[in-house]
Amino acid sequence: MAKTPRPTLASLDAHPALAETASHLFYAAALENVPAAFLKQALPLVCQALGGDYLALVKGEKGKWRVLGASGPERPLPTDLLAEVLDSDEAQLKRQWYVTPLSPHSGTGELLAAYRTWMERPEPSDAFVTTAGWLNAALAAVRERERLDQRLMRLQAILEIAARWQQTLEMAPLLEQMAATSTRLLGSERATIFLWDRAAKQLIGRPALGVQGNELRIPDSTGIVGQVIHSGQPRRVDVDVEAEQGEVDRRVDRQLKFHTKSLLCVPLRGRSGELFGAFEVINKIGGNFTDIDQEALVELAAHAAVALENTQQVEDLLHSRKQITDDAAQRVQMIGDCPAVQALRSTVRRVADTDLAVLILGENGTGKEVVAQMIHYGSRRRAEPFVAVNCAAITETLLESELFGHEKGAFTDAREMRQGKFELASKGTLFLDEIGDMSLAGQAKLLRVLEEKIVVRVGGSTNIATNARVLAATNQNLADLVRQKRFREDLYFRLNVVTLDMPPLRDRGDDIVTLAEHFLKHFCLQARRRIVKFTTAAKRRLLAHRWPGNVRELRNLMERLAYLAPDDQDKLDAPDLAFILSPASTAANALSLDAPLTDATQRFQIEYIKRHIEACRGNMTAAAERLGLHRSNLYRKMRQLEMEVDEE
Ligand SMILES: Nc1ncnc2c1ncn2[C@@H]1O[C@H](COP(=O)(O)OP(=O)(O)OP(=O)(O)O)[C@@H](O)[C@H]1O
Repeated sequence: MAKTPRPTLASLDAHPALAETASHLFYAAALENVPAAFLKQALPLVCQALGGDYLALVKGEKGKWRVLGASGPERPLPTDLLAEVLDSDEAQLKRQWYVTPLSPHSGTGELLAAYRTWMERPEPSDAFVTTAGWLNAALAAVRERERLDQRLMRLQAILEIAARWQQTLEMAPLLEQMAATSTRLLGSERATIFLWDRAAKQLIGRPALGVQGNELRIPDSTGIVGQVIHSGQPRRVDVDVEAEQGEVDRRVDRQLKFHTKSLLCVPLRGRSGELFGAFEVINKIGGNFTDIDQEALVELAAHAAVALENTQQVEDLLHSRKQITDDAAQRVQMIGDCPAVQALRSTVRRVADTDLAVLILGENGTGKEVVAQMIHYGSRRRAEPFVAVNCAAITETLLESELFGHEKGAFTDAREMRQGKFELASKGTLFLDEIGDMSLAGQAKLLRVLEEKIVVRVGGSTNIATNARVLAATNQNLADLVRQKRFREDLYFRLNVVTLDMPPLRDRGDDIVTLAEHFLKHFCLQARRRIVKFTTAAKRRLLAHRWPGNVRELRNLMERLAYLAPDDQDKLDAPDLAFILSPASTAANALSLDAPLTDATQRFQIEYIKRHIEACRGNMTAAAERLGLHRSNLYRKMRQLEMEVDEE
């Protein structure tokens, strides 16, 4: 066997006959950026120039020889000679085979092997080594361009993912986009993202083509993905590597009706570094996954993990928001079956999912706000805010800032910018309660906003669009107020596209019992006591009572019953109701008979309000509820009675 001196890249001058081959080689290299395609053109050129019958570029990997490209009719490789050249890193000739390292001392393990049926000269040809050097240089240029191309593609794909993430708020489409992008980027047949359900010790793989629900569930100890999850390290399985192929879980293949030949899997880690899944690409087209692929997938997985975490958070938020909305919608219900309530319910159903303005009229505590909420939750705005404003409770000077917001420093107390109710309810519903109490100046501003659908914060100049649906309510006769010029006619017509009249409690017939039972059950549950029921006599007693219009009052009485009825009692009879249905007289008895009626009434009212506030331990909202009043009306009443008012 002849040994050659270490081959060097000779100049073209030394081999003028090969100059044309060299120029073709570099021309092909300039046009190609896929090494396999380049070799397909380059190897026949080299083979022909050297007068060979067969030429192969081979790579020694894990004790096997892989042919990267070849020219001429295939023949068995001289594996012993290849091994010797690999060890010696020197060109060698053996019978008709001539083998040289493609790039000596590079450690790439790539050898160029040529076979010739006849040998002109027995010693190794300098021309062969020189041509191998040119091939190496040209191939290196192609590979470098491929690397840069791949890097560019990878960066584009990552940008694509990041951009899509911003728009994709749902998990399933996001996973599908990621799988599609990585499949394209890494030249694989498939990709799957596994999310780890630690509690269930399962890996949930999506997308899983061919599996019902596009979702694959496997134990977290299974196969290569299981190993990645537990070691936190990337894993690669190459084509035909028997020992490692044994690690591929073929049960998963069977489920997916797919045959895994090669595989690359990297862990997915959250922002705080915890492992929450794995990203897997399967079957590299035309070979094995490379170090570059692994590097790309690791990079991709880092971005994917952030996107997945964010989407998960958004999904969780949307889910809990939906749950909260559903809960709230379920809690808002109009109890009762009397014809007036049935008609009301049917109108509410018809107007709910429109954007019509609705004016709700009715006495205090008849359920105007309940109806407004039913309209909101029955509309497509249900997941957006329902914002209620009591126009009577806000002083005229504050009304504008309350409704439209204010900029920082707009007035003395405006220490921070504050959004107004119109902005807060922008996609939802704005309920303007006690609209009849709004000043004429306030009405003018409200009308402008309703017409232009634009608000400007107090002290600001930016137009802020608002799409809030406005529902208004009042216990006053608005038409009368219009006649008295205390309410703008144009605003009246704008708010009053549909009118809903709330029936007073006294006109609701048997609904009184239905409502009483409903509230009693509600408060028994709240008080965590056994549920009490009315006897027939008690129901008759309830119906015989002269109820005012106010449902709130009935509700408050039922609250007292639920808390005051003895614990061991599960039936309430007529006498049990006597103490709440007969007018309280203690305060009145305590009054002397020498005061004029107006003074006595005033004293009674003061005493009565005081007792309720005491009973509620100073909680004004609760005290107002008990008194059948709105909190703001209670304050107004107290000021009128010259009582001390502790306003926050
Ligand atoms: N039909 C009904 N079904 C269930 N609850 C009702 C009904 N009507 C009124 N209520 C209850 O009565 C109370 C008063 O209702 P709401 O606040 O909606 O009345 P309102 O007419 O808006 O009162 P106000 O005039 O004081 O603003 C609430 O606790 C509400 O839950």
